[in-house]
Amino acid sequence: VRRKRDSVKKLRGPPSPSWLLGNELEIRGQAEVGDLDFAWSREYGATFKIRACWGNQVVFTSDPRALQHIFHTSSYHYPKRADMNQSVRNITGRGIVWAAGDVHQRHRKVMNPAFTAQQLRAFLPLFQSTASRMSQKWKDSIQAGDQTFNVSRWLARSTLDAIGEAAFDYRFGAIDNAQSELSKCFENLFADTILYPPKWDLLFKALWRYIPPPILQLVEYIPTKEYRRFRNFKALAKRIGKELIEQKADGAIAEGSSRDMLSVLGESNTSEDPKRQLDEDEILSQMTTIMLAGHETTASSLTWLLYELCRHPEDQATMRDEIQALRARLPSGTDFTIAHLDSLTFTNACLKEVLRLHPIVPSLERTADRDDIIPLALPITTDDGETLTELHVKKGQDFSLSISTYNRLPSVWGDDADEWNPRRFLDSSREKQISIGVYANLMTFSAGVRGCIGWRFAVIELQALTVEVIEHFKFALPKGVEIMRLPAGVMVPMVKGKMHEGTQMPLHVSLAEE
Ligand code: HEM
Repeated sequence: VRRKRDSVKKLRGPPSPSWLLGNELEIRGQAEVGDLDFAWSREYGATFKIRACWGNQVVFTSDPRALQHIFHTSSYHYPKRADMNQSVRNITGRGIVWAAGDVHQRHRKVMNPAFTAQQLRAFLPLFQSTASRMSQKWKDSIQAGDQTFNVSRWLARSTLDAIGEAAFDYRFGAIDNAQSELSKCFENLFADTILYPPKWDLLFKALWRYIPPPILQLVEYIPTKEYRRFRNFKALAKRIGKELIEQKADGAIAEGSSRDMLSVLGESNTSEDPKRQLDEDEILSQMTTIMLAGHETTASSLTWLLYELCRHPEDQATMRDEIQALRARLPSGTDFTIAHLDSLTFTNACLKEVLRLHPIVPSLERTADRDDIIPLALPITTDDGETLTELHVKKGQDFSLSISTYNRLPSVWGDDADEWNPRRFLDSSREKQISIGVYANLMTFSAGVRGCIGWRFAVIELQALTVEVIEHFKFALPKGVEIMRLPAGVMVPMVKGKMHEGTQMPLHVSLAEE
């Protein structure tokens, strides 16, 4: 009998400091997102082997062809790891991010009509009015003498209000009230829960895949801070979701567009077609998912954009000039349209560049559900000197797929891939690359059947917010403040030496001369 080949044994990789914890403690304990990923990729190439807890071997890759194979070509054959998925369930319940296989297909079918390009373009005026309400608050603060704000908190309040109105026709009131129940529940949610986990939790979670689901679900009741904060968030979001559904049924919420998310979800509850049905708990979980995925991500990306623009004031000025020049060409009082926003070449290049350099979700975990051969664009050399152009893997093989490393591959982005350089997106002579991501060929929104459903929503919202704040304000890093990119599952900003203060991006904000 021919034994099946398994290339994983032959892969090189960093030494594992412990059998019990493998490289897991180093990875989760990195001072900043990507430190180890980038160093290891430089040493071992785009594909190598790391160790997880209990001696488990994980293939780490940022290889473009491998990512294309795993996310696109293989459709549902690389499901999320069972333990990671339970963590998702702890936060958002049985929504679309948690759902797998056929169940995921059903969720996606229900949700797709709320995310068509046409539907999302119609949200632009809403994004603009939300941005301008926030900017008015900033002007008031500056006039009152307060010039240093935690912009990440403000942006999260603004995007929370926008998702509330866009998805549910409902104003959470987060811009007007910093104490709103939902915004308070989001504060430091990831920093308090996923950042720097204790060893017991790493070892415990690595065993989750062996626990039958009905028993595993009980982990959400573990009485420590991580589990409690997620439980409280989920309970609050579902309670709000239920109230919104009831208000809609009573006619208290105006009929918006017939395809808005709440209507789409409402239809799924009464649909005759089993492929388009969601039960009540799935609907509430979906609303919880949208409340979370639909605002923090966009707000964080913009936070990092403002940070980079502080570090590159000349780019900040170029962007402002571009926006103000367009404004000067329009009759006064007219708002920018989607076509106007898309015409801001330099501004859009900066948006792509920040999504490249600071992907909010830095990596994704997957498992092969069958034996497979994975093609590689960047061949690797094994310990015994063999060159591999493909990987033979066995069913059950775990993968760590590094978005942040792919987004910085010199072979894809050029030799200056580690640096901020928006002009790379203006260079039309760049070679054609293996097609992966939905936007600018980045992996930031993931890809394939489980790629981000909200990427267009995010891009339009980012454009609207960026234009509003850069047109009216100037940003600078306060003296002595060093910002860090903390690995809290998602990437969060904190101030070096002030981590006890939690997630923040304090920037000095002043009025731009009109
Ligand atoms: C810059 C902003 C955003 C980034 C970087 C981002 C990134 C991602 C990534 C990496 C995934 C894949 C997660 C996984 O496989 O576990 C994802 C999925 C998802 N995102 Fe986004 N996202 C953004 C904005 C949004 C917005 C605005 C919405 C909703 C309005 C949204 C809704 C979702 C949903 C529902 C999924 C699950 C899709 C599925 O499993 O089918 N995202 N996003």
